[in-house]
Amino acid sequence: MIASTVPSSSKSSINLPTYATPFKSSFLPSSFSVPPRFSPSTPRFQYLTITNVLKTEDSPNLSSTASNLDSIFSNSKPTILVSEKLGDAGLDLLKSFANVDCSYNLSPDDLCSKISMCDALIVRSGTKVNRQVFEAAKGRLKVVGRAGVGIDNVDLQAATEFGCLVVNAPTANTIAAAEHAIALLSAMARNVAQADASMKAGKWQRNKYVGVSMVGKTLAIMGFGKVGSEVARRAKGLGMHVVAHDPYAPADRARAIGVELISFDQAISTADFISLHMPLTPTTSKVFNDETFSKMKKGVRIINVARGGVIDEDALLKALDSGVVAQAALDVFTEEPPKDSKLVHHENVTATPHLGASTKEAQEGVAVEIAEAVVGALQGELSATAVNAPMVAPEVLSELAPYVALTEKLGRLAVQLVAGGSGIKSVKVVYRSARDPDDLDTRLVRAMIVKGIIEPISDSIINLVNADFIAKQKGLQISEERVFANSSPGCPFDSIQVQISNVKSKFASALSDNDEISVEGRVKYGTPHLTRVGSFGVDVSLEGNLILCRQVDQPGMIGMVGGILGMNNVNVSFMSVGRTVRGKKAIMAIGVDEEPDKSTLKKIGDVAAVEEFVFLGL
Ligand SMILES: NC(=O)c1ccc[n+]([C@@H]2O[C@H](COP(=O)([O-])OP(=O)(O)OC[C@H]3O[C@@H](n4cnc5c(N)ncnc54)[C@H](O)[C@@H]3O)[C@@H](O)[C@H]2O)c1
Ligand SMILES: O=C(O)[C@H](O)COP(=O)(O)O
Repeated sequence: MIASTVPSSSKSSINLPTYATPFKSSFLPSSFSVPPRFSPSTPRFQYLTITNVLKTEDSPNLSSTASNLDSIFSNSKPTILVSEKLGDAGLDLLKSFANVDCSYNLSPDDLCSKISMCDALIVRSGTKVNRQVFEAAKGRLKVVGRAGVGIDNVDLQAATEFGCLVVNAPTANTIAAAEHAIALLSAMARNVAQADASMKAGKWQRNKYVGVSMVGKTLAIMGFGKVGSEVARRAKGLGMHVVAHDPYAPADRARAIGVELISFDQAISTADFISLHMPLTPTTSKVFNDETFSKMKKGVRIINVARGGVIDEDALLKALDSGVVAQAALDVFTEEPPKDSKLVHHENVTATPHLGASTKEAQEGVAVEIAEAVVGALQGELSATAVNAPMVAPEVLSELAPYVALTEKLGRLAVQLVAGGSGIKSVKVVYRSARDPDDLDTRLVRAMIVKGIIEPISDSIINLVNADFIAKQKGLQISEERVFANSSPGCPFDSIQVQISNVKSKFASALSDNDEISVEGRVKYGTPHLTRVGSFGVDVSLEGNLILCRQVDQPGMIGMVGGILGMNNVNVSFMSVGRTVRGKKAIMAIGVDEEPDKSTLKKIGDVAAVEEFVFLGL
């Protein structure tokens, strides 16, 4: 067994090929590059949307809603709402692909009323993208792009439930944030802001603003990720002794920078300076509180360039008043902008208005990084910076393309074979493959099977983002089994079989010996083929529609049924006959371009040797 309802193969890292592209971000590490967004050769999958995202004006939700955006942008491009200031290079990239509406400082109500006209939304930390926004989007919003790292202002659970991809720009502002932390550290240690304010007030207070030195002091980095590591490098250059706490950071990375990873309590109790660089999560919320301040060295200095919410601000105020914390330098606040904050006005606090990412270079980099990710996602690519969907490398996508089509069709076929009234509870997918299980990424094809099964019988729109969630919500258990096939490992799958158990079938011949509805397919010459129905082998290309017909195995059946279809203007695209024993039962799988009308289907049913038949739309 591979897995049940959870990804069977999760790639911990992806290895994207290098492409020459005018939009390649120079802010990415040199070993990391992004695929071209506009090259016709880039594999495109509508993994994200089932309906064509570009034909937004066809959406029934929209036709009845007269909107400003739709009347302004009455063309077939997607619409992207940018709700906070974004760098020009990113905006230019977006505008070359989409209608771009830059509306800054929207109220929550205004955001909700605009959002149903938008395919993508790009935000920074100032826009709250909560459940109401996804509800108001009425299914049109496909991507939320966070132009920065922290995604604590986006309700990821709601995004996933609504099938909306969330992408961020995790690399372009790292240096800016680290530099700001160092700027705050030095400014705080030497009272730069306070002394400057005093001089501007006409004073010359040399004795009042005696600072503390940094060299030889211990700096504890709390959260040793991208920003934390860069702060560590710079602090070591200042001659500081740097320790770090991060439950998930690899020790070898810390060692390479000359930083010791230690426990939370050890870090906060030994440090002279503490710099915060962990994300805001339920675990880190208010992790700096009365109890933790009481464990700190008296006179400690704190820098927060991460998120305001990791500190209990009332507790920090008390610690500053009591002198446990000598000084704090804060770039981020629980509420932004902070209202009547005693902290901001405290004489031992240096405050900046969330400026960590605000350098020209970082903002241009972030804008390009997020624009590339959003445009790519709207074009159906899987993003390397997806926050709520598995990352799939372009080369993996490329080879999975025909299997994506195959599995959606197998799912659609299988569900149409279920007799009305049967509740589908469990689906098993059997992959025959010559590949090592670790080289078999089934997340995308599994999502397409869920889509094929659920979409025809519900109003859910399924994509890679929400497939597992919706399957679970509908009580559908998807299990996966991998069977070794003695075939070429060059192809990811030899065959894929979809089995639905504990249901009745409207076409009894689709039941396997184990009484499950069973359909199997393969990719042949790049196109999906149906190769088995129940225990009957067939071979028919999965395009158009399909008639499955079981008859007595006798001469003339193909001509007879084909004749009925031809006489009634139904074009047969493929036909295949499979039987178990000569002269007993056989099934015909007939591909048809048009849907036969009822009287034509009745004529097929009236053929004496035909025992059962079913029409299936693909
Ligand atoms: N002020 C700004 O403008 C600004 C700019 C950039 C980043 N940030 C914020 O800084 C934070 C870090 O950004 P990053 O790019 O380094 O992210 P990152 O994901 O690279 O690093 C975060 C690190 O925190 C660690 N972590 C998670 N939980 C922890 C815990 N309980 N205790 C200690 N460590 C924990 C993670 O393992 C990870 O290594 C984010 O919250 C981000 O939003 C702020
Ligand atoms: O998480 C981040 O990337 C920073 O906090 C930057 O936020 P901003 O985009 O609002 O400046």
